[in-house]
Amino acid sequence: MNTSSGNALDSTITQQPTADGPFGFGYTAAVAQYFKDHPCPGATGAGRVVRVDRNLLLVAVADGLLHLPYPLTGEPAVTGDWVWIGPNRAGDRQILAVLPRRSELSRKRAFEDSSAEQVLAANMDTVGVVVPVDRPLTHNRLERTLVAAWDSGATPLVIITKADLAQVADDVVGKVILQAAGVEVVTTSAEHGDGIDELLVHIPAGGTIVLLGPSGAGKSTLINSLVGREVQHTGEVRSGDFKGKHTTTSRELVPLANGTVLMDTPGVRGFGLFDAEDGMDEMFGDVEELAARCRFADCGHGNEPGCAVREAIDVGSLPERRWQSYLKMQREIAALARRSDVAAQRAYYREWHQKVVSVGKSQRWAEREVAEKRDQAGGKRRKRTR
Ligand SMILES: Nc1nc2c(ncn2[C@@H]2O[C@H](COP(=O)(O)OP(=O)(O)OP(=O)(O)O)[C@@H](O)[C@H]2O)c(=O)[nH]1
Ligand SMILES: [Zn+2]
Repeated sequence: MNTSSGNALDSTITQQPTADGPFGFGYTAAVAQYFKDHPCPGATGAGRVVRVDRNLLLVAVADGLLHLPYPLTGEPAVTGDWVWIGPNRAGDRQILAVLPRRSELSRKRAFEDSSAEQVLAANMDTVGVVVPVDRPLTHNRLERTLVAAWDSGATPLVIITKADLAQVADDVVGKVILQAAGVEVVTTSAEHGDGIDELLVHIPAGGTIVLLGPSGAGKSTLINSLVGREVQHTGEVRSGDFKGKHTTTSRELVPLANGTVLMDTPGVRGFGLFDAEDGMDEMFGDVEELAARCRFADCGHGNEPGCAVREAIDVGSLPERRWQSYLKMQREIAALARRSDVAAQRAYYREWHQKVVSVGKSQRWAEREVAEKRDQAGGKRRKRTR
């Protein structure tokens, strides 16, 4: 089943779960059902990975937080993962299995070799793309980030920050709405506390949101407003006095009063896309490097002489499928830039999203299932890299 559109995570927080689970951490009726759909022999309860520590996982369960070792088989768990909990031989609780992810943020997601992909966080419903008004919008960066956000399986939401800086705000807001191509846009000012409630309305009840944005965009400040206390040190604090303000910088899930779960995962916040010169570089840096080495600057990478891309494909150093992914991403972005009709964009995005969800995800899951079966059959234990 694939329900990564976010809305599918139904709002009802039932008090009669099929498996005991951590309610404050997004354990909704829909999630309970998801556990039911993915049964695990010997499991006695549901949990969610709140934080990844070096040797242990901090896992929220129905009756609190547990520090548990990594499960012995399968992929390493990441922040946001739903896990089955059950007793080990000694009767202590352990993680028995990680449920298939509904969404995930990962680096190198478009690479041919999916094992090279590093998953950073899982099961977010909303990807908040944070855009501050106090700096110019870089061409295409927002679109590219949105494409990546859609590709995660979650629903993007553009969050404009620092709207109190009025002299520049209107201009930027207008441009963002155009560039966001049908994705919902909320305008906030953490300074004045504006837009925070509206922001929460855009997240499905019990849903999980992760914020992505460039350094200084106001993510920490926004997080503090959402949580209602200091959980992050902000730029201001960092440059001055840390004392008393800096409480945590570790990656974790933070339950908010209204049932929303904030995924504050520092490694994810920049997500490469923003910090790189250009989002495309991060995902397809090697491809762009190759293309730059073609004899002709305007090489179409078809039959031109001296085409470095074709050569790489021919000798097998650039997998054909990866090249196709690159072309596809380019086409999507070009199409987005051309569209100006909001309704059309919305329809386009929905369709695209559906496509990504139904084809991409099920493929990845199918691959994962095959890998799991293989692991089980061979009784192999994959080595942990952390
Ligand atoms: N005027 C105004 N300034 C803001 C607002 N939100 C954040 N800022 C300022 O913007 C600066 C950067 O904010 P942060 O919250 O640290 O930004 P960040 O995105 O967490 O940055 P990194 O931690 O580097 O990723 C700080 O000086 C904040 O005080 C706002 O709503 N209005
Ligand atoms: Zn070429």
